[in-house]
Amino acid sequence: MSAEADLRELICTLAKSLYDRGLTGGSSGNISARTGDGGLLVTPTGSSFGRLDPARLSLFDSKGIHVGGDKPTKEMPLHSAFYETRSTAGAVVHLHSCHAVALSMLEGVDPDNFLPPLTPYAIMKLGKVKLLPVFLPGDPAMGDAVRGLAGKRSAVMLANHGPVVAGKDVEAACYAIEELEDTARLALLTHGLPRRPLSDAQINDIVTRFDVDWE
Ligand SMILES: O=C(CO)COP(=O)(O)O
Ligand SMILES: [Zn+2]
Repeated sequence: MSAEADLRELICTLAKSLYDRGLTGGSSGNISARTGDGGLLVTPTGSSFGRLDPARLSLFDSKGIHVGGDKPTKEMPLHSAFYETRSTAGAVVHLHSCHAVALSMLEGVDPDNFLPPLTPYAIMKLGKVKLLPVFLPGDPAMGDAVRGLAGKRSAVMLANHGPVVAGKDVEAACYAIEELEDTARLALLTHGLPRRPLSDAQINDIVTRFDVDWE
């Protein structure tokens, strides 16, 4: 199989795994991933992660022209903003994952650091997660908000909507967004309890040792 055919299969396999575990339901969520020649494979608008067809993924060439497959996700401006501002981005994943969305609705969440520092892995894989305001789905202003972060954040949380994470490839982006959802779940499970988060010294240790962008 060609590298592009492999990537098509991988996107659909990972999407189905996310769907089967309830990480995004119905026709919510979208994935994009760079092809070897600088193009982009993107999940079609209105498609369900549970039954994506590898042959129908939207294909863009390296100039950003739609050259094949179904109409792409309406969140293209959001995905494009990550590629434009983060040269290391090889894939972007967006979900409507329940616990992250619930956490985004709570008063008192820090918009600059959406997740409380509960586990080392969340810090290693996500850095600081920026909470963005409420936008209508498909609003190009989301792309402007991501551009405003100047490539400093790999993960953002769209308030009352869902997380968006860029990674070096589609597997890395999926693993990181799963970490975001799991951490939001832990935050909710421990909300209001006498919680013991990681200390500043522990966070600094993780940030230094694993070269995490923690601006
Ligand atoms: O998550 C979604 C909108 O935010 C799904 O939209 P698409 O079906 O256009 O990808
Ligand atoms: Zn969405």
